[in-house]
Amino acid sequence: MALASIDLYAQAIPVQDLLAQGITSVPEAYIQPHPPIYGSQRGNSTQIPVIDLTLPEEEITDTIARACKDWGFFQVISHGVAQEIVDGMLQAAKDFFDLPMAVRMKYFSATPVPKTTGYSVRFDNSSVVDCRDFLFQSLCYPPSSDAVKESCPSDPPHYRDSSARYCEAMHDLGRKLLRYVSRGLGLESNQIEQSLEELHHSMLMNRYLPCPQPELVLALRSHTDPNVISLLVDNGVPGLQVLKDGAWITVHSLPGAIIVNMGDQLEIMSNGKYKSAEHRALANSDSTRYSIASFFEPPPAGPLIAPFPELVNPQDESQFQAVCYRDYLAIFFAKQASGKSVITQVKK
Ligand SMILES: O=C(O)CCC(=O)C(=O)O
Ligand SMILES: [Fe+2]
Repeated sequence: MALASIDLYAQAIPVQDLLAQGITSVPEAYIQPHPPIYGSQRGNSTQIPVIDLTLPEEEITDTIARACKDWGFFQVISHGVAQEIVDGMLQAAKDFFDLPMAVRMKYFSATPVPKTTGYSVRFDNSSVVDCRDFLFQSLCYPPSSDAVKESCPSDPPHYRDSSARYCEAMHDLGRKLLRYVSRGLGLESNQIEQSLEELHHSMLMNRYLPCPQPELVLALRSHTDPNVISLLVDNGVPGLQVLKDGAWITVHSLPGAIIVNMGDQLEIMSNGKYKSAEHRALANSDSTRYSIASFFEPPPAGPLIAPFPELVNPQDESQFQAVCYRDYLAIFFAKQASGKSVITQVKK
């Protein structure tokens, strides 16, 4: 039975508490029309590439370029972000989700466009709800600015400090990776960042509670990220899957590694040389999974994003229409994004 979207909000919020109390079957609103364990699955031997950021720069540039072409996903090690900073952010996220529902609901946000800071269970009106709740921080950089401070919830009290330290470190890493990606495309190191005019940075904390019937639901449905690149950490509980050559690969990241994936804006800017990879998260019945995604993106009202002229030539004609990020996000949130459905809207 199709439920009105407002009912889904009303249902899904208390269901998060029911999950926390250990219900034995999932409500209908979460049940996927097709079992999520579909398509071929590869064993654990196939893994996203691992890139050591202490290797010589040329080697890093080449390995990242290959990973971007082959996977759209990779993981970085020896990345310079202290584990203590990552653990502090994961703890702050956990402490937020452990707050009583009434406190979390002080931060409830039902309108993702334009992206607003807030707590919710869903980001659009899709007819099936993902089995997660999330806290979105719309502005992360520079952490000392009033706008960023206002973007942080004031509960738990240590959230703001943990977020400031984490976002500072992830911002440096995100910029560094963009320089490698830029060079790998044959562009100047700073060309991607310069073309954005200002590098916007937001963050999404996901909580996936144990689910009594994980085979019927998705923790997070298949999508591509709309932004330029994303950096992801989790609490070590597996769940993330990447679609590669038609098969879902479960990501087993190395301890302390940070996962990196290409978003739709990079696919557009690279004129399709790099693809934004489809990914999703599976639920499980045993352990709570937390993940934190840092999104690097154009400023919403920023420049038009289009393929770099250097990457367009008679053999590689421009594949995409120029688009402003705010308009792109409007499509993302309106279209019940799934798989690669959003980027196809701006294909020529
Ligand atoms: O939880 C995960 O591993 C994936 C999260 C994700 O894809 C997202 O927040 O966009
Ligand atoms: Fe994602």
